[in-house]
Amino acid sequence: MPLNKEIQPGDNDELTRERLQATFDTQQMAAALWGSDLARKRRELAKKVDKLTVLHDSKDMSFMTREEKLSENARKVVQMFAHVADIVEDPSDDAEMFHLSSNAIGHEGHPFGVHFVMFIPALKAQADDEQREKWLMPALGLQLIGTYAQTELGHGTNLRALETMATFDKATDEFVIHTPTVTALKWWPGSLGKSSNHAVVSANLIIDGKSYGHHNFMVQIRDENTHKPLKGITVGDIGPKMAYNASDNGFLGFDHHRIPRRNMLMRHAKVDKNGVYTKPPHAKIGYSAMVHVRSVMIGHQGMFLGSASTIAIRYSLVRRQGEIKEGSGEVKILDYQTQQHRLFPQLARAYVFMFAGKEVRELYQKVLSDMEKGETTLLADLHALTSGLKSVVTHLCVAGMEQCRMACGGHGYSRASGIPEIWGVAVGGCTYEGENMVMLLQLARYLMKAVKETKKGKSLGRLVDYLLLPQDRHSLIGRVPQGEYGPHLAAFEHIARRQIFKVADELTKLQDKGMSKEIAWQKKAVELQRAARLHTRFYLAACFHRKVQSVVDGRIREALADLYHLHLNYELLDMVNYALEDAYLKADQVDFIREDMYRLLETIRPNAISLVDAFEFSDRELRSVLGRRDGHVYENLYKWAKESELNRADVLPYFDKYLKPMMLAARQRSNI
Ligand SMILES: CC(C)(COP(=O)(O)OP(=O)(O)OC[C@H]1O[C@@H](n2cnc3c(N)ncnc32)[C@H](O)[C@@H]1OP(=O)(O)O)[C@@H](O)C(=O)NCCC(=O)NCCSC(=O)CCCCCCCCCCCCCCC(=O)O
Ligand SMILES: Cc1cc2nc3c(=O)[nH]c(=O)nc-3n(C[C@H](O)[C@H](O)[C@H](O)COP(=O)(O)OP(=O)(O)OC[C@H]3O[C@@H](n4cnc5c(N)ncnc54)[C@H](O)[C@@H]3O)c2cc1C
Repeated sequence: MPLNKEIQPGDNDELTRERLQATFDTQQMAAALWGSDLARKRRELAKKVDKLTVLHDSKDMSFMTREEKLSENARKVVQMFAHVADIVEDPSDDAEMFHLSSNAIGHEGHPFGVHFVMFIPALKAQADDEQREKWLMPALGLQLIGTYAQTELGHGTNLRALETMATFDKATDEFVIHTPTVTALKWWPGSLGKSSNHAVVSANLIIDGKSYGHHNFMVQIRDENTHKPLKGITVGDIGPKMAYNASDNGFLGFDHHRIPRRNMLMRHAKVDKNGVYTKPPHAKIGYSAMVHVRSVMIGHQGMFLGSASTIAIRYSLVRRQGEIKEGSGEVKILDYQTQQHRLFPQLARAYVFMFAGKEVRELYQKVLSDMEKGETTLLADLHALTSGLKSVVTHLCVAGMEQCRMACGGHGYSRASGIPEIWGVAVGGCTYEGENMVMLLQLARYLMKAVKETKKGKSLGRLVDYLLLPQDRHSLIGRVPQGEYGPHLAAFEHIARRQIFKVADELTKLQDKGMSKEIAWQKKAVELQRAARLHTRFYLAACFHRKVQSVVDGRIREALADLYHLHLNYELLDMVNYALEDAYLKADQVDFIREDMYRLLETIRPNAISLVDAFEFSDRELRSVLGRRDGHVYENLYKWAKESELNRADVLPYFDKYLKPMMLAARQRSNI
């Protein structure tokens, strides 16, 4: 069977020649990335969206105002739901729906942005059966639009300091929702400003003057017909952001707004009509919607980095600049070693983030079904894993996307490249769903507990089993036959374990000297977040290893293994100081890693375009002139620029108003 190499009539010849060099079938690689069923569904879905012009952008969003963007994406999302049954096989499949949304709507946000990603997951996990009937069904049926209103103007991280109050009024069997101060205004919830009519609101539960901490409440905020805010509710948009500007992130205040008692989400924690409170089976079960988003973010961020890598690598095969050998003609910029070193490690990261995203979703589904039965044992493990992954993956994605942007030179800075918008959305991920540093410290808490267990000869969980293993003094990198990468993975494990034990010992020493646990933690916070990062980077490398091992097809496994080995080398060099500190690695071994990395850049080079083609991002989804599949970049850049609103007339009014009078006056002065 011939290998599928994604060649189409009308393609730029340069790209066709590149594609013909591939050593593997791109559709099979797509199956390894997405799973064969989803890869097929994605392909079919993209073709259907291509045919449905109502789902197409009416013009490039870069040339729109915020209000036009909101309106455009509201139009498309409505059309998307109207045609959903003809396009997707299973509308309850989040991955298929995300792909549809990426194709039709893009990543700038839309009125249902938080509805599906948080509002519905919060209802699924926290509403009891009767409440599900009342809100989940209408929410799934698009009879209402919901958001998740937790963060306040004054507090986002420290949830215990949230100020919004939900005071139980026994006499009327109601809660009184109130915003006591300006800092208590809800601030940031997506699609709240102008679109949503319902919100899951986090507020302090107060019964007979006693506070029980924050809980989630269903609050209708706008009239379902007029869409006007209900009495006692103030709501609006918080203004433009770095990106994601088709989303109306909003503010929300309550003036003694009353809701029925049964609007508190009561699957786990409960309040009866006499004001008797029942505790949930796990104190943090109400945080499940956050854990859900953290778990989906990993794969999404991988896709964002995959998109940026696709754009930069395709463009680097079209762009020629300078000569390597004088007189032999200008080369494709991807032929420069520096360009390969800039881009291929980002491509490898995109792959592993997508693999990790899949693993973590499987764990989330398991925890969710356990929670349904009141079983919460794995919740802490999941929280620790997602906290670390969310932070490391968003951070590396953003750094990687910036490399992709710079690798496109000047054109990367243009919105025509498509990178600025996806970068802007991805960088939001460093902040939303828990600020990265804060979440790393959550994982560090778990790791410190794991050390305590390890010292008793036990493991806190599967993810930290490696802490029980003895430390090797020296690495075997470069001391085993060429092509064996076991020692590389062992090096990740070594530096994570060493940093975890080192900081645990330092904490103990400070406490032994009489310092409180909290102050000792502060003194070692930077080292603690380092331990969390190293643990997560080991998890990612091990996940890549598991994936390569699981691939059956030899050609796919070989191409994936090249990326995996590059990942091991590149990431180890990025963290090499940790391995040098205890002389685990020697200078010659570092040189060995570098040389092997350069070798791998050359090995990967002929497969580069097919490795990005394998993501199977459609042109519609990429929204990038530079990353076009057919490679016809220059003529389309010119076409795109002509669409700029500034080109609507040769002379714009500001010239006559300001510049012309100034220049005339200057000329007159010089004539005097
Ligand atoms: C965790 C906190 C930092 C601290 O919480 P507490 O103060 O309650 O902690 P304590 O000190 O009391 O207890 C610590 C203890 O609890 C354990 N813990 C904490 N959390 C959990 C948990 N979730 N599960 C289990 N256990 C938990 C912890 O391990 C400790 O245990 P030990 O004591 O045993 O050590 C908390 O304050 C916190 O989480 N803060 C962060 C707040 C946050 O994350 N807010 C999120 C707000 S919502 C939001 O940001 C939404 C963003 C959505 C944006 C969507 C954009 C989408 C972009 C496009 C991509 C997707 C596309 C989607 C579809 C489409 O649009 O098409
Ligand atoms: C695009 C976007 C969409 C959002 N969507 C929603 C939404 O739909 N619903 C919603 O409720 N919220 C939403 N948010 C809010 C978001 O969840 C919060 O902004 C986020 O959790 C961070 O909280 P913060 O803003 O209070 O940051 P802060 O906590 O004020 O962070 C500022 C700095 O303080 C540091 N810091 C804070 N606490 C600690 C600590 N304990 N230890 C060490 N350092 C600390 C942080 O590391 C950071 O450097 C959104 C935010 C963005 C950007």
